[in-house]
Amino acid sequence: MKVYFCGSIRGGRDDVSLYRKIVNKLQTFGTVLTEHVSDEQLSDRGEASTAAADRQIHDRDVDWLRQSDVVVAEVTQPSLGVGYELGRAVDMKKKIFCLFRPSSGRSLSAMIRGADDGELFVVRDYSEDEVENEVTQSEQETVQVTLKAPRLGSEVIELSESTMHLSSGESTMHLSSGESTEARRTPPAPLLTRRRRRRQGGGGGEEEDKEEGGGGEEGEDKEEEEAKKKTRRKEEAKKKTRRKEEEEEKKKTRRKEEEEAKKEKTRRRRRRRRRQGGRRRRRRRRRQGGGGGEEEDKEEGGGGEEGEDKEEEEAKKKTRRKEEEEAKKKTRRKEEEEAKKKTRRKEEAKKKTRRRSSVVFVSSRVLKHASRM
Ligand SMILES: O=c1[nH]c(=O)n([C@H]2C[C@H](O)[C@@H](COP(=O)(O)O)O2)cc1CO
Repeated sequence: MKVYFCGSIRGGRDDVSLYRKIVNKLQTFGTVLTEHVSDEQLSDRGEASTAAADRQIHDRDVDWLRQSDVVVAEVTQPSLGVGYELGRAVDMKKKIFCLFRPSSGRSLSAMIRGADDGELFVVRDYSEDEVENEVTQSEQETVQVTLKAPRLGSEVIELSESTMHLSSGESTMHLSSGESTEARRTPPAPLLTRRRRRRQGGGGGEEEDKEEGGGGEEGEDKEEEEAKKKTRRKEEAKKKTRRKEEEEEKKKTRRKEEEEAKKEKTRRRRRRRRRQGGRRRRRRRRRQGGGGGEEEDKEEGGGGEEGEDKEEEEAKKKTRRKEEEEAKKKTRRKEEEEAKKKTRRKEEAKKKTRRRSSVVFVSSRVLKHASRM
């Protein structure tokens, strides 16, 4: 079975992924001559750009068209080339099946929709989901999805020997019933579905096992193991990150505690130094002039931080008291000196007055004596 698939190239490559799916499907029925149309690497420049190359493309494609048993065209993306191919295919009296997606918002050319005769030329409106479903269902249950093409004509185009066929009698076009190439690429789901079918009593047996690549249940077990390993790895990775975070937090708290301890140590050292300085001073004083005696010894013997603080306070009080006493003494001395000075001044003043009165007395005596003479 040779299938000629038409899809837009220079008209735009927006639907290329969809072409891929359709071609994958068609390849399960036979040979797709124009597989390159669904090549996602092929850009809207086409296979070549020179005029000579274009001629070669044209001639090759027309030749393939002649060879083909059926023409399937995805006609949603407008394309001059696809239009031309369909026109030539009509002329060659080929079986043509056109697929159009109304969800695209486009309106299919009247020259295509209007060509639908229900026999050789069939236009089918479809949604992308149908192709998707086709793929996913084939992956899950390998169930056929039929794209109904009513009034397909009397000639039956066999696309394969199984249930898949373009059928006129049933007015249906079965695009799939076996697994797609896409499904083959992703083995896990089909493997499961085949097994399920086997359990349910579906045939296939040895053939299916061969298709699976001889893996069967072993393959399935391996997959399950792989999945379990993956989840284990993920969980382990999560645990590791959690552990790291916890360790980081612990380190932070440790660092803080250590810093606090260091600060506390430095505070204690300073206190000790202050105390030691105070003791030395006291001892010096004692040596110099005695005193302090028992009290100071008691202070020195006081233990603990509270004791230390009290000692400091006591020492401060003492120094204050001493300073006050000193100040008082000074003021007293000054006052006494002042008082002494005052008394001295008074006494001097008295002496002076005494001297004057005696002079006056003496002078009056002299005057008296003189008057007598
Ligand atoms: O490089 C090419 N190769 C090729 O096979 N074709 C054929 C196949 C496509 O179904 C159709 C696309 O036409 P167009 O490029 O006008 O969209 O023409 C078209 C081109 C480029 O026009």
